[in-house]
Amino acid sequence: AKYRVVMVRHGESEWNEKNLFCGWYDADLSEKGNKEAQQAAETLKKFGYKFDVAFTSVLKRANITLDYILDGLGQKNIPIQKTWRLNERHYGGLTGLNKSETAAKYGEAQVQIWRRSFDTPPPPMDETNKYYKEIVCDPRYAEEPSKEEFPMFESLKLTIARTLPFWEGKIVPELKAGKTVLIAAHGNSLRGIVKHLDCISDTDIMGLNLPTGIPFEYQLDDNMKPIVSMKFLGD
Ligand SMILES: CC(=O)Oc1ccccc1S(=O)(=O)Nc1cc2c(c(O)c1O)C(=O)c1ccccc1C2=O
Repeated sequence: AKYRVVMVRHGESEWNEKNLFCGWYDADLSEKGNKEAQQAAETLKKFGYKFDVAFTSVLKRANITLDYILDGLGQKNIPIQKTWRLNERHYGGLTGLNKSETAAKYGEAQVQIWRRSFDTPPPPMDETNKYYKEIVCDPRYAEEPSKEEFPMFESLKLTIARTLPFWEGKIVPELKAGKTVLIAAHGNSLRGIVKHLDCISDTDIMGLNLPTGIPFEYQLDDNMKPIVSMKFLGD
């Protein structure tokens, strides 16, 4: 059997545009990001994709990207599952900082360590962070994650560790039921799925920067091993 899943990283956000660490802050798409999402819809329409179910994070930059795509395909009526487990990596106390603020606060050497590290987390977000309340008290997190699971920071390793249980537990069963699946999510949550599917090393996955707004397809065999791996669908 051949299972098909298409993944797309959301279009550029207003914070990407300003080079701010975004993470769990619920930034909007930039104008460019909107256009990228519309282009993704055109591309998927051209290839004639028909999706049965879609998955996305609880952050609007991914939700709006998904909406543009499903609207463009005329498939807005398919079931959509939103989950915090597909959220972007949580950048902790760096949330909202730009390059110079980060270097000024923590030093260039520490920045370089963080950039190159798979399991060194950023400092935790605490109540002094401007976005603490807005994120921690957001009603969309009322049910989950639990108080114990609610991240205040994430390394890439920790991000992948909370994304994969959703892939295994919620997405794989839909694929096995013969559904064609669409996932609209974020650079680091998609890295987790891709790393798992292609058995990519901790070092190599850090070198993989998925482009915004360009869908890519996996075709998987009965053991969920890729027959077709990360096939980008160009316009
Ligand atoms: C392209 C760019 O300006 O990236 C930014 C944005 C905001 C702050 C620092 C920078 S940077 O130029 O130092 N580059 C830069 C800096 C960083 C990262 C990263 O991937 C990166 O590209 C991380 O993944 C990262 C992850 C976890 C903690 C810190 C960093 C980090 O400090």
